[in-house]
Amino acid sequence: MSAQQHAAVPAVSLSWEDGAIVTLDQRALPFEHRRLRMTEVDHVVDAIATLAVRGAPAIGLAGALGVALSAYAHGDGDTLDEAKVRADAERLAAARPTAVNLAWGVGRALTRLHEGADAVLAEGLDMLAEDVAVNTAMVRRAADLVESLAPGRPLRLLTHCNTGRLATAAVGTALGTIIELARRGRVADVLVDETRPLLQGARLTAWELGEADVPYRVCVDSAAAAAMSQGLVDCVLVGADRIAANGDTANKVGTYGLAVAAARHGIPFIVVAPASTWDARLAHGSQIVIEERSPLEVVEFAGVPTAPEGAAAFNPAFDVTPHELINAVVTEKAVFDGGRAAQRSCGTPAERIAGLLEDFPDHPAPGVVFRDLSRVYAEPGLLAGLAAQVAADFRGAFDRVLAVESRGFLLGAAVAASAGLPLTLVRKPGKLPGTVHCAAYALEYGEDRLEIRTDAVAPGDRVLCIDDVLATGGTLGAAAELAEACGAKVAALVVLVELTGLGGRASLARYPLTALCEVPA
Ligand SMILES: CSC[C@@H](O)[C@@H](O)C(=O)COP(=O)(O)O
Repeated sequence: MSAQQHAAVPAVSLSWEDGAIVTLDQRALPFEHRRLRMTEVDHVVDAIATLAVRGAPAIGLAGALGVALSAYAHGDGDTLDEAKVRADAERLAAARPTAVNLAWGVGRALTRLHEGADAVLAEGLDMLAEDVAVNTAMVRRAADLVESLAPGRPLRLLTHCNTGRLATAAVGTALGTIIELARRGRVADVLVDETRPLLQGARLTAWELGEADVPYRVCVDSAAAAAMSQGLVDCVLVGADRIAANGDTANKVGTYGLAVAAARHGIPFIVVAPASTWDARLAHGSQIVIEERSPLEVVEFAGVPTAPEGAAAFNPAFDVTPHELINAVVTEKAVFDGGRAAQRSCGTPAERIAGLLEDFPDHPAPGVVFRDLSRVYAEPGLLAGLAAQVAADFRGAFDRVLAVESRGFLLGAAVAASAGLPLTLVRKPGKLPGTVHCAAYALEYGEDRLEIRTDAVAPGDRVLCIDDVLATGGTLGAAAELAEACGAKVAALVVLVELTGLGGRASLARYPLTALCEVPA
């Protein structure tokens, strides 16, 4: 490993240059800009273990590029000693146990090992580029959420550890969000927990905020609860090292205490982390391995003793915040509810729906992705809230709800109940008694028909046609046609989810259309 003082600060935290991984040594910041050039796997393992490279996404990327170093070291262009690379990969993945991103990055690089060293490197470089894109999307989403929670006034934010560009390829996660909010002119003050014992907050976060020209104050970790009790904090934003399937979140030690204090004072507590930080194999946070680091980090500071000689120390590097203390976890893909009671109002309705949607590829036919809404319906109060919103938005503009079988019945019935207006069911063929109008339409996977009783709608009624998902527009178009066949007027079409890019909205352009949530098809 070679060091050079006061080199230019790279815009991207990690890069591959002439067969070496190059980064800024985070141990030396902010006082020295020391460039670190790693040419061997041992360098990478040491850099990760000693926190020269640190932050969950950054160590995942360094791990992946470390596998590339190993692949070049154990290959001669034509052949490659896979066993040796895999042994190196194990050492890399074990350098720090808590952040799942490390094993994830190493594992992903290994998936290209059979193609040779160049392919492993290409995968690592792809991951670097992806991390920048992922973080950019994530911080926008998180900043939108924070703005929606505290609209209209400059915010006082609090953060812990360092979750900025240094901890990722670029942009950062929670700190990236703070910087994005500042860019939007929404930040009055940032309280930066110094983050004992290694001071990632005081050294690194303060440095990044200074670089970005964002106003901040460093505080000792134990001042955070006092700041909350004095009304100095509008929102707490932190990153994550591993998130269990239930949302329990491991992050730098001290995060749990912040979450307890935030809950005590009703302050939103938001985790910002890429989807790669979720570890769906773990049901809950108690299964996360917490790294214990040297007692010397606690009983000494910069080599100077701060406790009696021989004092024992407890030095867990991370703690686990139970999901019920978290309002929301924001990834590049969605906003997930944490579990805190107050979180029911967390996120816009569209964000809440998007966060609860589940994709099932090849259902009900190969090539079709089924968007399952079960979790939207299962979320207590959500459907009722959405229905109330629709009823209010169209108050006075409709006389009746027309709900389309089958999942359109759910929102449709709820809107009719909320508005106190009649409900008419548009059904699949053969279900309705009496005389019916019938309309055929094309599906993504075949053809179908819908029916309505000829006497179900009074001529001249203004109807709100409601369904769950808008894809190509066939179903809703048929429902509207049926309403018109009865002599009714279509006041508007309403769906829970619009899959954009399938032409549905354009095919229904003659009707007003409201989608409560839009997601790409
Ligand atoms: C985007 S970084 C997220 C986390 O990795 C960060 O909050 C953290 O806890 C880092 O711990 P560290 O020990 O400094 O690597």
